[in-house]
Amino acid sequence: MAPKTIIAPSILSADFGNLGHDCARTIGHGADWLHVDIMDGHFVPNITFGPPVVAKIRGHVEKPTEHHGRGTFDCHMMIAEPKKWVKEFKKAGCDLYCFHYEAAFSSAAENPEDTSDEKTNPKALIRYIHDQGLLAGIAIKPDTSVDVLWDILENADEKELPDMVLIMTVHPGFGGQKFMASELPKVQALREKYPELNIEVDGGLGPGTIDQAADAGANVIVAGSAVFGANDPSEVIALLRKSVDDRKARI
Ligand SMILES: O=C(CO)[C@H](O)[C@H](O)COP(=O)(O)O
Repeated sequence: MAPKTIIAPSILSADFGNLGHDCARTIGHGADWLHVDIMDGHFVPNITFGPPVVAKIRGHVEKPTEHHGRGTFDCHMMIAEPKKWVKEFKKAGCDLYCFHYEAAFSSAAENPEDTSDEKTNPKALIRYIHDQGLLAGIAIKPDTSVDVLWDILENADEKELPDMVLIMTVHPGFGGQKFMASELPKVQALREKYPELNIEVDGGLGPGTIDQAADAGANVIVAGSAVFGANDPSEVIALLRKSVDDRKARI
């Protein structure tokens, strides 16, 4: 069965002075999840916010009653040492912890006293995230080949299997960038092999680009500036959803 369509506005484009209310309003406009961009100024050249801010937003948005349900906090961890922050973000109200493959592999140099397997082995990190009671996602940047994901998806036991894969369609760090259609063959390849996998796309998505992403097979759509910058966010959310639903109906 094709996975459900999920629209996840990126709160990077929300009003940071009014974040809680802006997030609650976006769920009211029909969004399924909130895509929460965590940047450390190290893995990416930008800084956003950490667990205390996520906890404050959580106070404005009801916790989902089911896995992947409305109000899921989809935390996109653009940070150099993903293992270190799992427990803190769980406490803050994160539901899905999506780390970057590139960070998991390069984090050996960070915090050398931690020699645990899950610090540098993506599969062990997914298991660790699941053990903390969170959904787990794995993201790849535009410069990373989709081939790195096959081993993770193919030879994993239940605890090591990600709940979602995120294909970045911009270089991570900033909202409002141009959509990179060059990344869509990765989505296509994943969808062909895994009809039920949650495949998220992030960066430059909006009314002008959604059909390409939907045709490639993405079902979790992140859109920041297109939603938060719209006069009528509910109209944009509905349009994004319709594009993905229409594509599912065609296959
Ligand atoms: O992860 C991100 C940047 O690193 C953002 O989620 C993404 O770019 C969304 O913004 P927009 O829809 O405006 O492109």
